[in-house]
Amino acid sequence: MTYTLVLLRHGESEWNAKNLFTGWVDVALSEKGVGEAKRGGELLKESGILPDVVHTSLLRRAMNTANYALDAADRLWIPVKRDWRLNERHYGALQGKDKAATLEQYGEEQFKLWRRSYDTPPPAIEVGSEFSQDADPRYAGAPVVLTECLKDVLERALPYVKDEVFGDLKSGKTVLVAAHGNSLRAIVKYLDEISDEDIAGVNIPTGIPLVYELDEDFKPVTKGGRYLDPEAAAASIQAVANQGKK
Ligand SMILES: O=C(O)[C@@H](CO)OP(=O)(O)O
Repeated sequence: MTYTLVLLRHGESEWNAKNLFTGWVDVALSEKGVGEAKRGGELLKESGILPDVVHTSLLRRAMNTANYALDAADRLWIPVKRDWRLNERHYGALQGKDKAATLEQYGEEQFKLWRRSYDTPPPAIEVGSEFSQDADPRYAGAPVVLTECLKDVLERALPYVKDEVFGDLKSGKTVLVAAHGNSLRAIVKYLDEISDEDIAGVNIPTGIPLVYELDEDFKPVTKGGRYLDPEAAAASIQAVANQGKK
């Protein structure tokens, strides 16, 4: 008896296309991203992996990706649960900044540290500034977040995954989690027991379902799970890794 968990990073967003640090800024999917989301749903349908419930962040790129994918899989009717704890990593003062310009200004080492280290957060964003979410009503009741490293993301996402996602899996449901590059990196780090060092080299492609079969202890039967389109996943992973480079 195994549980089926599907992780889906949103399709390309308008700010992915522009190469800007995004974090909690609530940008839309690009046209390409909508296509990726629909293709993700077709892949689910073709492989017969049909979610019974979907969990998303509070950001429209993830919510819309889930909707496009589920529509394509003819599962738009399933229950939806949304929580800020599945949000992208808050990118602090880097939100809204160009990745290539940041790399040039601060150099490769600092850029990599901010982007992929496990426990070094970027500088905090200024309260009340253009790309801060400190007064956004959707986060009322949640702690005010001004920056996060991946460790922070893991610490807020994991309790949600253990309670809500594993809870749904336990009741026999196939679960889809539609989220973000870095919140999914945190989940994958936990599932695959990836070290703090090695997680720096892990990137998640946009719009390609990653399927994990989990045993009764919620350990992956196959480490790393499997992408439903491995070739496209490999190409997209490389593209994500290269962001910032000209
Ligand atoms: O900008 C962001 O919020 C993330 C995801 O798009 O970027 P990165 O892959 O550089 O962490």
